[in-house]
Amino acid sequence: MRIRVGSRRSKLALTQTGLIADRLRALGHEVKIVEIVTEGDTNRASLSQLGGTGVFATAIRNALRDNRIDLTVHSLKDLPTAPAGGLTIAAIPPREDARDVLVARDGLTLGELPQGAVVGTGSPRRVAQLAALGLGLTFRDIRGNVDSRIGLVRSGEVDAVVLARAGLARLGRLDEVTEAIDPLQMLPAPGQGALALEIRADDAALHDVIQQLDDPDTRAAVAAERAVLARLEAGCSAPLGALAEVSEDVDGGLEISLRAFVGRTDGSFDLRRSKTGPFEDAERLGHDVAQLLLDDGAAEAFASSDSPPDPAPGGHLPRGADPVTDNHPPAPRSVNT
Ligand SMILES: NCc1[nH]cc(CCC(=O)O)c1CC(=O)O
Repeated sequence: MRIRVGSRRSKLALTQTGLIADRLRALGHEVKIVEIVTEGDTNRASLSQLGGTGVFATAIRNALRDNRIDLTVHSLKDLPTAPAGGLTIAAIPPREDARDVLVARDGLTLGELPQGAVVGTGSPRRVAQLAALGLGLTFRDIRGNVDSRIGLVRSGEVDAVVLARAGLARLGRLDEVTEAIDPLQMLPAPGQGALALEIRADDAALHDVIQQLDDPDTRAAVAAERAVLARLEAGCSAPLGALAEVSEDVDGGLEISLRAFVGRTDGSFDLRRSKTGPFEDAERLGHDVAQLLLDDGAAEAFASSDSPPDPAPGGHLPRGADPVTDNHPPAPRSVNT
């Protein structure tokens, strides 16, 4: 089959697309890669000003709908939880190691960074979890691709950056890592390390081909993680981490263990909850863990840090409600990085 695969132009996107293209060529298909420029690539403004999580996906999804391409390879963690009309995720291949890693000067680990050390990251999730560790770190909001973020450490602008291990692995840059951060200290973004292969929903022939690359364990794990995100995302911009792992239960069946974190970026509030459930009920497990977080005040993480905590019991904001008061600039919407 002839398959046109659309990719963003970034080195990471092209590398990820290339890995899938190689798999498809090995199965005997003819693959052409089509580069697509997205608003997120051309507009250097802060992602939060660009209006959210979908900036990278929208242009590519339009190319799919317009029949200019047949397939695209997303980083699942950058994909909004809302379904995309007319499209379907035909496969989620086996996930890379989902952890975040530290790239620090002089080979330092998190525990070795001195008080006041500057960690560069634009991710509220990473800031909130590092702040919760109480190491006296300070944070600088940085943007840019993997190369430029590592470059800030090399040039001495920051003492360290935190990146997804999966991206470095795919780019062949694991030698830069000074510590793989234990999920007990930092939970990754929902879907981190996983790819999502999206096609037109009516492309049955291509679905049969792509579906061969699907990994049911990864699909279930990320379904659980993204269900937490979907349940908590109702009008919020909470720094959220989630990690699900599939293992055998005592009867030789499969179960999923899910851990999740929400917190504030100033370290004034942090909360972790976890639960294990049957493999078949991944999404329910995600909703259950979200509810555990909400029951214990997760809404406090949704409010901006200098406004009073939401006093409502259970505090769940209605869908579409904006937790930001008039005195504050809009909170960043792109939180799941
Ligand atoms: N937010 C950007 C982004 N989207 C996916 C990855 C890494 C690859 C992956 O998680 O699968 C990265 C870089 C990073 O967070 O360090």
